Amino acid sequence: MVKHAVEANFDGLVGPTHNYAGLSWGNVASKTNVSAESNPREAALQGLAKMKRLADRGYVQGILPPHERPHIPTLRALGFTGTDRQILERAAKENPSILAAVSSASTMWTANAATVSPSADTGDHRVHFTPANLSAKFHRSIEHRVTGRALKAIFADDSYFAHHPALPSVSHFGDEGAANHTRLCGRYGEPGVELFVYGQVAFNEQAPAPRKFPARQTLEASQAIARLHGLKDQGVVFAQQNPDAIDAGVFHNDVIAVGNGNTLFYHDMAFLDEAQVLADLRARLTGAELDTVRVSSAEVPIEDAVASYLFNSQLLNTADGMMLAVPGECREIASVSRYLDELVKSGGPITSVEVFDVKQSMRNGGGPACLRLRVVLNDDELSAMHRGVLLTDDLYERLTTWVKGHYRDRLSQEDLADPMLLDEVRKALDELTGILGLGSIYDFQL
Ligand SMILES: NCCC[C@H](NC(=O)CCC(=O)O)C(=O)O
Repeated sequence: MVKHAVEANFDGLVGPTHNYAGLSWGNVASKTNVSAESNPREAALQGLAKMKRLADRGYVQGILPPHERPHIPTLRALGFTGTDRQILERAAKENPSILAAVSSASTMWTANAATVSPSADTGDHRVHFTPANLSAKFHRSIEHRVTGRALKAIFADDSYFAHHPALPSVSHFGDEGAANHTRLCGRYGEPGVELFVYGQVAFNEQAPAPRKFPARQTLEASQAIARLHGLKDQGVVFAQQNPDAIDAGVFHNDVIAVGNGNTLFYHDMAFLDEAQVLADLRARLTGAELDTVRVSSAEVPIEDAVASYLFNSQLLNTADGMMLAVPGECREIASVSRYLDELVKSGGPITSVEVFDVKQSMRNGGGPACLRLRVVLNDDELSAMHRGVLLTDDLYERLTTWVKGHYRDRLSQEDLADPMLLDEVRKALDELTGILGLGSIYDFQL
């Protein structure tokens, strides 16, 4: 029997050290805005406003907490010694790039937190979670341990939820989580097809690969996750991303495609072999016909797709179709804005478009879709999870008050060495785990 299930979205709450350090080679926005002054308070409030609007529309909206940054244990592991204050001082003097890396608020992009397979797809009928090792970028490679702790605290009941450690943290198994993973299905509670998109084959140097920018996800990583989650061969498709797209700034598949239900919304440059991907999906999708919305390069050139983040949108079910939740930048780029007007008139599956302002995150290359991790949960699983992280009016009020009480409204690279910032962050996060009822998840709390 098919159980009733929903798609819950867990957004990363933006952390108090949100800043522009230019850490992500291959991510155009991150490089363009390097050293600009950030506004962590505004960033967190923009994220919360997005969550609130979606929660008000009836979507199940959860929160994943930010991590402790700057991360002193990482600096200690790299040989910086002394008190926390001395460590910050030494790192700032000897290698400010390392300090910037361990200070990034990059855990806000929870589409990279983990890959999640719903219980309808897995061998043991539990929801499976594998935190992404994010091994392509140092600042992101330090996320997975605490991410794993947070996921275990939220999805604790092991009769419903299974947690795997991140894959080995080497480039061969580079894994960027749900940003390269889309699930297509009939109803959410039915078995679906999990589409894993990879940038490179690690153990075959002859295979096509990008020339300019790094491919962050390997086929071998995607295959390992499918094995760990107990997915059936007929429920999985592996597809290579078009290397030219990666070289044009599409560092994750979710910058060029998004799927929901039976619908795949994608750009003609998304896949190396588009026809094969569609044929594979059609062959494996049961319970629904695949519906595709293909955007051609003539309608939206790839540069405009990257600049606007058109595809880094949330595609959500509504009463009469699907809504595309797009970043504000989509209305600032003529080709994209024109395309969206046509899209809703086209009679296709996407029937409405709504604009969300997440500019602070966008300036680091993170749109609405980057900010959320999708977890399909049936009614039993939804009751079994820790519900203190689900957004209610009350929690929204408490979190906005918390942000306003603890966050700075400007942050530059020099501020990262400020010992006061570290104290502010720890105080704020200690209070946050209390608000969310998560117990101790941070290193400084253990
Ligand atoms: N899914 C969106 C991820 C964006 C993220 N940006 C960053 O880490 C930029 C941080 C900085 O440059 O300060 C990344 O590239 O992984």
